[in-house]
Amino acid sequence: MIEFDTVSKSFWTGKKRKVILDRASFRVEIGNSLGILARNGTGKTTIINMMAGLEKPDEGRITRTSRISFPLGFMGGVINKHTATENSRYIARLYGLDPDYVESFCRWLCGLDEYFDMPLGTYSAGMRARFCFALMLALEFDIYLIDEGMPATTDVEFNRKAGSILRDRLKNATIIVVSHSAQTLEKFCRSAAVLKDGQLYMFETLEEAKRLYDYEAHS
Ligand SMILES: Nc1ncnc2c1ncn2[C@@H]1O[C@H](COP(=O)(O)OP(=O)(O)OP(=O)(O)O)[C@@H](O)[C@H]1O
Repeated sequence: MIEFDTVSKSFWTGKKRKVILDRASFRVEIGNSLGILARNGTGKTTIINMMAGLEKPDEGRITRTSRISFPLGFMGGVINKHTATENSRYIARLYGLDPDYVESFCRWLCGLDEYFDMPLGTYSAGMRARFCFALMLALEFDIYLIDEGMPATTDVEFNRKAGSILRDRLKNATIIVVSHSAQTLEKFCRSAAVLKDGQLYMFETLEEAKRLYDYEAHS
């Protein structure tokens, strides 16, 4: 479970205060995957980062009672001067997992060949994305956080392998996806919410959420 209790978050832009959440309260239970619809720039990444614990609220409380992933595609947890072998073994220890398993899983999934033993700083953006994505799939979570759908890499073989592992994982896991597009949410979610004016409006179905979202777009 993850719960926001009267959470506020805003940024000072130098001219005005940009409000992301204004004393918002909501709860996501295990087993009830949630899609959040929000326009670009309204705070999708900020909310996902707050759920992950990467960003703190200004006020209010966020309670997590499950294993919550870092946002899918997040690349902040790895160290550039270290190799993929070193990074994967280090992260495995942090999560209390078997380093041999996490290293071999990532080595198999990434297809980086000899680069797996080179520092991440020598990787292309696509290679880094593949490694970070593989690392997340090597760890098991109760709730997966996804910002704007699947991070697409151009490596067809990787996308096929990673996509099938993720689909399998999602059969038992709960996911929270934020997106500006209802189409992205359709694939994953049972219930849906709309982020608007600092509040998260929760709905039983995506159809209901879309009605508010579309109404806003045309009003
Ligand atoms: N550290 C910060 N300082 C000031 N403003 C910020 C900061 N982080 C985010 N913002 C602003 O807060 C708003 C929400 O940002 P966020 O990245 O969460 O939006 P988003 O909905 O994910 O956007 P996009 O769809 O464009 O990725 C934006 O206007 C952004 O400029």
